[in-house]
Amino acid sequence: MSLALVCMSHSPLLEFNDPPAEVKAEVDAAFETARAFVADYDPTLVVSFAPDHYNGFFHDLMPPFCIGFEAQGVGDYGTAAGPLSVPTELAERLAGWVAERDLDVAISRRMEVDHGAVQPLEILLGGIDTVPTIPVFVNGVAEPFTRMARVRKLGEAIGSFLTTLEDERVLVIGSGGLSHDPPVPRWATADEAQRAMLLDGRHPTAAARDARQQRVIDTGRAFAAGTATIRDLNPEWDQELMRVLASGDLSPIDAMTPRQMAEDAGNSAHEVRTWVAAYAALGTAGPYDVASSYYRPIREYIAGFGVMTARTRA
Ligand SMILES: O=C(O)/C=C/c1cccc(O)c1O
Ligand SMILES: [Fe+2]
Repeated sequence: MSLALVCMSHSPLLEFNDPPAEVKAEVDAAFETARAFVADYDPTLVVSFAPDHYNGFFHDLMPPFCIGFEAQGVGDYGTAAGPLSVPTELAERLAGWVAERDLDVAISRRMEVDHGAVQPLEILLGGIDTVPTIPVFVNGVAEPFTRMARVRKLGEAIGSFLTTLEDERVLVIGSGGLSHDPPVPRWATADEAQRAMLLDGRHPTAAARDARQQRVIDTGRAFAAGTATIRDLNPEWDQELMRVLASGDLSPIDAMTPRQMAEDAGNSAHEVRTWVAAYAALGTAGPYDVASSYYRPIREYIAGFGVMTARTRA
């Protein structure tokens, strides 16, 4: 039983900010390569590991991981709103399998997902309901964070389930930055209004959503102009992590600590947890080969921007 993988940075600024034309062309080419990889594999099932940015999960109840039995896009930053095509019965079986392996994972029968989950589905598969998709939320913004070894174990548990699905061609997706520090509020430093949003800011008014998004768009522009105060991107950190993921031996990742990750690569570098889970899942099907790998630090997108495809060795 083989598996395929795409891991990619997402950025809601793809449609709002413009890097130099040659950089934009590179990113488009990397997406085209990934799309062709996916089309050639022709998946019958997708497992999407994605973070959330206080659109679906809030501090009123923040699990480290959650498997969606039903899910819908919230439509932030112009991404698709509405239901994903979730194979509920299969998602239920997956959650049971994971629970039996001593991992305590939340479930949701009404998961709401944002650009973190939706953007890769749109870019790679042309929409949020074109291929049956089980969404797996991996917390990448709210402290406290689980140890990285736990993320790897989650990926392995999910991968071991996927390898039992003889009749499926399963694509695992990991969505999120590499190094980046977008202005997503954090509880420890948030003011009163921000804390209200972080606590239970579901379904904001259009005006509130616009204001929040405009702040991020403006920060991306200021970052590119050299006037933003957010933490810089860290291409060395990003490329070393991509090297480890490609190597097939993920054990060095267990030593990464949340505090050091934030210090080295910004507060949203925790989104790489999705890549680790996805690669750990892929590894359960045996040795794998990276088919394509793109990287460029792109300040306009506030992202160490990477796109990787990989597949179980034939
Ligand atoms: O506005 C948000 O919630 C997040 C923005 C953002 C910006 C850049 C890279 C990312 O991964 C993001 O989620
Ligand atoms: Fe993000």
